Amino acid sequence: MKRSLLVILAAGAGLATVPWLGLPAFYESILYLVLHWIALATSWNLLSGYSGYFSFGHGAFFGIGMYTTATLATRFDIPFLWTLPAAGLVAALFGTLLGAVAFRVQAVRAELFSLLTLAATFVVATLILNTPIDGGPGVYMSAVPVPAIGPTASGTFYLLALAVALATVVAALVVYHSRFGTGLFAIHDDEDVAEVMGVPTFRYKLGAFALSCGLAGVVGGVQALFISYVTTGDTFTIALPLTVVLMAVLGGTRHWAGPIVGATAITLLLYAFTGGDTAIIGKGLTGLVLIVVILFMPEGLLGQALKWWHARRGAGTIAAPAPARAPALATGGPAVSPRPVAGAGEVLLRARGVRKSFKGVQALRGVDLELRRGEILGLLGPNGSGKSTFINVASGHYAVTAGVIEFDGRRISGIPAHRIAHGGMARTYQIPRPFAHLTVLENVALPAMFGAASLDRRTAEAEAWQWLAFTGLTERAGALPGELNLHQRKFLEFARALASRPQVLMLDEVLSGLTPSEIDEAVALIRRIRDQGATIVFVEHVMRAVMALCDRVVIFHRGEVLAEGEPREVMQRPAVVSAYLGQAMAPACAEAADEAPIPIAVAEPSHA
Ligand SMILES: Nc1ncnc2c1ncn2[C@@H]1O[C@H](COP(=O)(O)OP(=O)(O)OP(=O)(O)O)[C@@H](O)[C@H]1O
Repeated sequence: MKRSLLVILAAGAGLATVPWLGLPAFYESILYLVLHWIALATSWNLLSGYSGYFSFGHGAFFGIGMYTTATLATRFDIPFLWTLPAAGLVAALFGTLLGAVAFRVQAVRAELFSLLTLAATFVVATLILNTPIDGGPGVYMSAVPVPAIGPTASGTFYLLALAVALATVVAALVVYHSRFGTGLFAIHDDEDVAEVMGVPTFRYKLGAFALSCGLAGVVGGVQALFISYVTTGDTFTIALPLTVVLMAVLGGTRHWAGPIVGATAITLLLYAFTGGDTAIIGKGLTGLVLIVVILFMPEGLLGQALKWWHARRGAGTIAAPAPARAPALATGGPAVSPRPVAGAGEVLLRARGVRKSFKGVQALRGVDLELRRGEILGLLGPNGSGKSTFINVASGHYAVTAGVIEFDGRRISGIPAHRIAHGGMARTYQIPRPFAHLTVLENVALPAMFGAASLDRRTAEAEAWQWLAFTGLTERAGALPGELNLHQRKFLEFARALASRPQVLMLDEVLSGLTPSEIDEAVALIRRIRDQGATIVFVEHVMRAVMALCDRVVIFHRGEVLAEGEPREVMQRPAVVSAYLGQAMAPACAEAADEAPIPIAVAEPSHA
């Protein structure tokens, strides 16, 4: 990041000399436009590109900035430069209020968020038009003095645009490399999983939205004086957010510098064809370029260029730091000696009367259960009996309808999932849900940063390497999850859950879809995890693995706890045989209960 920052500052210092080069004002105006669009597109990208919440309301925040400056400078005679922070603040405040409502409603995502922000633009325009802020005729600013920053008025506007563009780009760079940015990119890929892994999604989205709106407001403030006549008709148009979106998409939304590339290309292209018939050619060419890029380079010009660059340098193969170059577990990985668990046997998680309904479907009907520190507790039951739902409510993925869940002596039902994760709870998903655009290494480092361990980025990456070695994924560190097979994706789920250093690890059908030898490997891994001191909730249908691993089992049936106790004894109870497995399955049940544990290549765990 330091190198990029230095390049930006050096470029800024060089560009700041332009007004003193004696160029015709015409060139300053073109450069003003380029910088204006760079600032707008980059500020939009801070929320929409990074987190995937596409806003079509950027015109509203830009317009609020324009009218704040216009009103303060013309009605209250406040010096123009002083109005700019106010323009940013008012726009940020409006964005925060809108975001506070929109981000609270889970359904307002994707296109609904876009529509909501677009609607907000028209509401703001109507309010401004029908109040004394504008009142109809618009606001003239020709009497407002232009501050003498540059040698000429056009030079001053150029310098102002440069300053705002630099501030915006630096903000985008800093966020991109920060914990905040990592959280936003995780939200982009899978917001629910990000929250469960400890990312405070509401706060992060709100922060990004406020920053994005505030910067757009300042751009609007500068633009108000530049055009010196502000009207709602010209300000609150659909053209502005559309142009901004297209610029960012053209350059690439997943990189801080993408909007710079897109804004520069489109502004210069349109400018090259101004006037008369050529304007139409310019617009047509821009459209054509966009179509080609969207079709053949969905990651944008910069995204594609970076992809080629990484491919040439050998993508997907990141060199692991020396200590993490451990062989895969399955092939005789690093020995982990069992750790005695402090407080083993005490109740770590307690559920009382937990209910969960989904619009009439009663998935949980008053579940009571206890999880003891250091044990592997199996949750069993037929399909649809509520096992995954229990994991979902315990991890905060869903809110309980009624009842109480306590974890480590604290009530966790009703608190946001990211706070539960901070408390030391981690889970896997039945169908792996990795962050699709993050590498395997980044996927594992993220929960180390945001989960119970709460490590800084560098330490989190070092930790991630260790868990990759532990799960045998070291060689795939630089790959994207889409390049992994099912077995590797399941182990990636393990590695992610472990990287947060949880007290409780909830494994939801991690063995489904694996071959018998992969199951043996996974069972060995789970034993090693428990030997490291974790307490495990194990939802599984593979009976021999349940028998090999679980200290106790709880049988779910139609959303209720039917039985609990020592695995072999519980599996032979008539009520379990008939209600859970069904008569047809009874022999299989008894057989499973009698079956010897599958051979495991590591030491037997110390039972709590
Ligand atoms: N998001 C949801 N919306 C509606 N119904 C749901 C939802 N999640 C679960 N259910 C319902 O709740 C019940 C319990 O489902 P759950 O997934 O918890 O069962 P399960 O025991 O984990 O089953 P399986 O072993 O097949 O994974 C089912 O009837 C299911 O259809």
